[in-house]
Amino acid sequence: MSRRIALIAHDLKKDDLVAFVSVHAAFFETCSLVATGTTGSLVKAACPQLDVTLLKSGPLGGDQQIGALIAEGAIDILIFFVDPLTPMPHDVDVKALMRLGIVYDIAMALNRASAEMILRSEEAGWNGA
Ligand SMILES: O=C(CO)COP(=O)(O)O
Repeated sequence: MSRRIALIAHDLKKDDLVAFVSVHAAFFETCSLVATGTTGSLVKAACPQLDVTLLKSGPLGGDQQIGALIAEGAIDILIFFVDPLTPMPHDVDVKALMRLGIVYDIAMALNRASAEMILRSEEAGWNGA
């Protein structure tokens, strides 16, 4: 089964996430992708070949939608490029999303270095077994 991956980036990290997805576009083409609204739109613009399901923007509930998908067992990997230096009006949603990623023990990368390591494992064919 193809990997179900959620993509999110805070505003100052969006360029970095788009660059990351572009580099690994061939792998992401094999995945089922969901993203918060703005992040997903930017990913689609940069990589039109990717089929990305767009949810609401993070501050309008997108983080919570992804949290709900995690709770339902519908996400295998969360790639969330977090900006730790900017206050967010929806900080509680961000924390709740990370908490569910831990509760349900999914692979979760909160920065590019960790995301690269997860992708390296995935691209090498490791399936988490
Ligand atoms: O705010 C976000 C994550 O907390 C991301 O939402 P957008 O992708 O809509 O900017």
